[in-house]
Amino acid sequence: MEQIKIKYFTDKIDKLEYIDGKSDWIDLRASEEVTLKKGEFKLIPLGVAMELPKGYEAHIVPRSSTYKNFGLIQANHCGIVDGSYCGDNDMWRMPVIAMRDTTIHVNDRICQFRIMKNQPRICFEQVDHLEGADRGGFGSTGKN
Ligand SMILES: O=c1ccn([C@H]2C[C@H](O)[C@@H](COP(=O)(O)OP(=O)(O)OP(=O)(O)O)O2)c(=O)[nH]1
Repeated sequence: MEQIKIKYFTDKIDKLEYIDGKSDWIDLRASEEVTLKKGEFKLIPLGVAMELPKGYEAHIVPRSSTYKNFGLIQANHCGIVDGSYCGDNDMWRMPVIAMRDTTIHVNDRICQFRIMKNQPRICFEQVDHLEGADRGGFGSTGKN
């Protein structure tokens, strides 16, 4: 079991819940009411800051129902929360683009996250040629 230190910026949202046996993704909630016009971009405050376990980052994606319920697209497609984003003011936010006029209310569940282990340390070794079998470049397979 991994422990996450969490700070709530408001008592108007439900506490985050890890539901055993359902999904290991954890829903996140809007901590303020946000109204957007069609085509508008805003950051939706999620009302939490966390200190992730050492060696982990978090990935935030929309819920499957987010577009249907709110007409929102997540502007960065997948939000990456670095382990270093762990200070007292490091509130998580969801960048969104509204595809229609919409209002998100306090405590609405709008996205979800999971923690992921950081990738191993890497370094780049520049070479003139690669030894791997050539696949023919982008989009060259799967055509009939
Ligand atoms: O959907 C997101 C994506 C990021 N973050 C926070 C956590 C992350 O650690 C920090 C910075 O994100 P990132 O490094 O992806 O953004 P950047 O555009 O490179 O900005 P920065 O200069 O702050 O690194 O913003 C969120 O709250 N929500």
